[in-house]
Amino acid sequence: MTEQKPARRPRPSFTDQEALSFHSQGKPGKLEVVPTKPMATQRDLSLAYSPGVAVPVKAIAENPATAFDYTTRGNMVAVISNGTAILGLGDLGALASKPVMEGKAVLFKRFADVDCIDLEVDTKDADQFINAVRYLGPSFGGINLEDIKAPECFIIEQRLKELMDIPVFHDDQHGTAIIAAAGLFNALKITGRDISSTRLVVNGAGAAGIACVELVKAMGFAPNNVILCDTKGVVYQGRTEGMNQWKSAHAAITEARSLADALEGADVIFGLSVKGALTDAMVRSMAPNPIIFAMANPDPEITPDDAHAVRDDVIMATGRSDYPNQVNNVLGFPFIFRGALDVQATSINMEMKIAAARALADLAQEDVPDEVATAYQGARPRFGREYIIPAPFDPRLITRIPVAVAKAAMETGVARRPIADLEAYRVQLSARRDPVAGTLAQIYNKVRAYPKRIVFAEGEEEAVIRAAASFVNQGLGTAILVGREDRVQAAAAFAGVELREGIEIQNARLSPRTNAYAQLLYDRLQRRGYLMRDCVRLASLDRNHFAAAMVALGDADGMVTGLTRNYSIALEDVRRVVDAKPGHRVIGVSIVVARGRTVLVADTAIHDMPTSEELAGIAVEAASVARRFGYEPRVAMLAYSTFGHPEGERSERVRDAVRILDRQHVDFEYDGEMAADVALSREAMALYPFCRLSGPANVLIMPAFHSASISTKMLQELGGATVIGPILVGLDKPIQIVPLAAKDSDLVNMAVLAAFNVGG
Ligand SMILES: NC(=O)C1=CN([C@@H]2O[C@H](COP(=O)(O)OP(=O)(O)OC[C@H]3O[C@@H](n4cnc5c(N)ncnc54)[C@H](OP(=O)(O)O)[C@@H]3O)[C@@H](O)[C@H]2O)C=CC1
Ligand SMILES: CC(=O)C(=O)O
Ligand SMILES: [Mg+2]
Repeated sequence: MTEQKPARRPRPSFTDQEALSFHSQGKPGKLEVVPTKPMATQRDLSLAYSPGVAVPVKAIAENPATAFDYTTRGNMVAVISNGTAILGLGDLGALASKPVMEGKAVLFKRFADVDCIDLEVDTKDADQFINAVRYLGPSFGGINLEDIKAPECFIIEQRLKELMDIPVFHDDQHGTAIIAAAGLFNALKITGRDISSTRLVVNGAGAAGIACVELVKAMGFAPNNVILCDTKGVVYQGRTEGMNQWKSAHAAITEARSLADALEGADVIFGLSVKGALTDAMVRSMAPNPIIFAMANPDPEITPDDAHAVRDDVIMATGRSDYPNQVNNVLGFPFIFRGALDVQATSINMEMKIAAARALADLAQEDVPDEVATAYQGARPRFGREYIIPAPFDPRLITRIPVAVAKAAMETGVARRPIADLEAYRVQLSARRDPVAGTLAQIYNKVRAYPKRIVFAEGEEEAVIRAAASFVNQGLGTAILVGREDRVQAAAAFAGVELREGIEIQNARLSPRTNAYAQLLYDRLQRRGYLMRDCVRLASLDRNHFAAAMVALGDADGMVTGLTRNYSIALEDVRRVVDAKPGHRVIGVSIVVARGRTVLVADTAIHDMPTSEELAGIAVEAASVARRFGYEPRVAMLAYSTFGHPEGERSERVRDAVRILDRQHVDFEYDGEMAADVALSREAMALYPFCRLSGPANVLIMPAFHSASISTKMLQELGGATVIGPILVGLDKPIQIVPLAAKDSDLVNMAVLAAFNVGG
């Protein structure tokens, strides 16, 4: 396989069309409500609603604290906006802010398992907004105000804090300040600066700018060393134009009047204003080793490329994920609220904010252990100029920040339910991580660091073309579309996709390599009844044979197909060209993610009625895939029976498979036969104290293909599980086959898994 040079700064990107499709595909928007209790029987309904519901009603009326026990309140946050300062896009109104607020709600869930809904309040009037929110306290454990412009945001937050007994936290203010302060501390350390003598300029005297100034002063910056600027220039003592009381509180005694004046010789600039506000000349005029945090979203005050072009001693951070040092409040809000909710805090105070900032700063200074190294774009980051702040996908964030926040809440007396054992709390927190999302993100990052050439066999299909464009736009490598040029171009035009650099078209009929591919096929198939002319036909007319031959002969690193042809037929095509890896068995593994748990299920693709030997082989392959995904395998050999009861022929085969694994002395945990509930439930497993699994299984080996296929499809359709796969494992070349109804995002996932060679 060709190993290309690692890309230094991968830039995942996307087209406007991709962004719109992402939001409109399936159910429009990004979240839905899922019940946590069964609603199946009359009894369930009687308990969930009238009359049973009256019992917790009375309990809460008697003791309001029990609302945390009987309702969603304790884990529920509202993200509330009026859309007056949406990112750096300005006042576009409450409705237009909804995609951002929904996005924030799902990030709460994704990163810290906080349930969250978005509320868009359609008023610019501070009093009306306050009145709309102040009565919502009973519904939520916390309120995250978002994208509300200054100065109204200060009035709104202050007043709601006074009126409500739960944390009210304007994230653009404090979230930004916490992350920026953490990054700043580390940048000061790297450049050997003393906090008390460092000169900071903050451009943007709005929500984020003012909060940053307040936090850094609370953490030790000298008030005279901090200059605030806005659209009118420096906020100096005596200025009258465009002022308000929050700016006045930080008005500096200075001769500087413009941002350019203020930046001369300054050590640090925080940009919290708009795209392009910093010029080359300003950057040039700063002190040696200047620290530039250009945090305007979606486009920074100056790009890192431009700043580095001006001088090479800059330490640079932006709000974007496609450059090093992302100062984005997603590093904070999920984890800060997690800690605050877990102690039922009445507020998020300055001590909790400082604790979060320090925990973040400390984390970046630590060595990155192996299990998290891959989260960092394939290269292990080391504390320094390009790594002053952890990345949002760092799996350590969930165990560090909430603990620091909860501890500070307890120390400052705002915790209604203190946590006695913080170490046990830390362990509980790690279970809240969605492991497969993190794992997939890591795989994407790895592939980005070593981009690959992936051939998409069905290159004339619109979904495939969209997937190929997305693959290229995300910096994952080169996409080769197999098809007739005019058809591919017409389908691309119809799909609104630009066939940009990085997408190649290969017409099997015209390719100069088709003869080599035909010869490969002939060498392999001549004793299976194929004449040379059959092989020429296969290579030049059949996209799967052509694409698989490209991979077999090293013209591509991996292949994806399956959208237009049944799985088993596509697999037959591929198997004419590629064998199993020597000593391996080809199987299908599906990743099932449901209710925060991830299990691998096998064999979901190949063996119809596996023999005992085949079942044992499937277990070995699946366990190695689990390790490749970063899990220590606990393999359950499933049947309808558990440890011999009830007896039956199929269960006997599974028992034999366990004996075979015993004889092979494999290096992973396995046991069986057992029923699925015993494999997955700690309580059910406890009935069999001799069971050799140390905990619930994370790899399920199904007794036959039908049970594997039926159960994963039922989980997907009835259980709301996310199922990725089947992923083909054990082939000598990385080739993946998607199901017939696959979407473009499934194709991209499979292309990435092929590029990562997950089955190798
Ligand atoms: N990276 C991150 O995590 C975050 C980034 N941000 C970014 O910070 C920026 C500000 O957000 P927020 O504070 O919520 O917005 P606000 O509307 O509350 O404040 C905007 C501030 O920027 C000032 N400003 C606008 N244009 C300029 C300019 N050309 N030069 C100097 N100052 C200017 C305004 O000045 P005036 O007072 O004179 O009108 C105002 O003080 C946005 O780009 C936002 O995306 C915000 C939160 C988090
Ligand atoms: C990130 C964010 O909250 C903002 O740019 O407004
Ligand atoms: Mg915001």
